[in-house]
Amino acid sequence: MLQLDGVTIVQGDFRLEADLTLESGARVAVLGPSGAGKSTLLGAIAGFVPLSTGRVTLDGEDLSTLAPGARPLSILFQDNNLFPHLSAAQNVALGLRPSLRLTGTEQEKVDAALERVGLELLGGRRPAQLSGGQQSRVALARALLRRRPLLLLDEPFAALGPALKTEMLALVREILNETGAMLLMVTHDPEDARAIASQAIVVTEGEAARPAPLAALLDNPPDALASYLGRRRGAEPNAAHEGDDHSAG
Ligand SMILES: Nc1ncnc2c1ncn2[C@@H]1O[C@H](COP(=O)(O)OP(=O)(O)OP(=O)(O)O)[C@@H](O)[C@H]1O
Repeated sequence: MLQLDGVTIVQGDFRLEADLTLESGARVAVLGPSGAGKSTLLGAIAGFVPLSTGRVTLDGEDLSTLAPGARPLSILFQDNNLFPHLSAAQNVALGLRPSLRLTGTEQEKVDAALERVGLELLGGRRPAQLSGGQQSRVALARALLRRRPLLLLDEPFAALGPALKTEMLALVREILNETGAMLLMVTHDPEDARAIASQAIVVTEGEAARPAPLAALLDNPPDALASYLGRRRGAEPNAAHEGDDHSAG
C-alpha cells in the first residue's frame, strides 16, 4: 500500500498537495493538464523532489528517509534514462549492480531480462545503435530486473508510434502480471490509460486527488479534466476529441 500523508510540495510559486492511498497492485493513470504537477508528484514519490510537509510510505516504510536509489521502486522517463556510453546489457545490469561487476547468477538474470523484452541478440549495442522502441525495451528490462514493488512511468512511450506504444503497454501489463507491482503512469492519452490502468489520480489546481475508477472518470470527466481531454462534459459524442472514441455502454 502506498500512502501520501499530508504531502505538500513547493517549487517556486508552484504548490501541490496530496493526501491519498493506493492499494498494493493498483494500476493508476496520473492525468491532468500540462504543468499541473504530474511529473512533480512522481518525482516526490521517487525522491527527486523534496516534500515540504507530510510523508510517503510504502507498506508502512517511510520512503522520505531513503535516498532515491534506495527506494523500493523503478521510474522510467520519456528519455529512458539510458547511459549512452554503455551497452544495452550494461544499462540493464545497472539495475542490479551499479559497479557492473556481476556474479554469474546476476549475468544470467541480465540475459533473461533482455530475452524477456526480445533483445537477446542486441545486448552488445549502445543506445544510439538501437531504435526508440528498442531503447524503451532496454529501460523496461532494467525495471523488470529490479523487481521493485512500485513502477513509476512518466510518459515513457510518448515518442513512440501507435503500434510500438501498444506493444510496449502490453509488455508493461505482462510485467505487472508477473511481478504484481503497483503502477503509477503519467499519460496525456486516455486510450493509453484505459489500456493499462483501472484507476486514475487527477492532478489539477494544486491538488493530486484521491484515486477514482478510471472508466467512470473518462466517461464523465470533471470540468478540469474534460477541457484537458479536449471535450466538454455533456458534449455530443461527435464533438469528442478525435481518437478519443469510446462508448459509455
Ligand atoms: N525546478 C523547478 N522549480 C520551480 N518550478 C518548477 C520546477 N520544476 C517544475 N516546476 C513547475 O512545477 C509545475 C508542475 O510541473 P510538472 O512538470 O510536474 O507538470 P506536469 O503536470 O508533469 O506537466 P506536463 O504534462 O507538461 O509534463 C509547473 O508549473 C512547473 O513550471
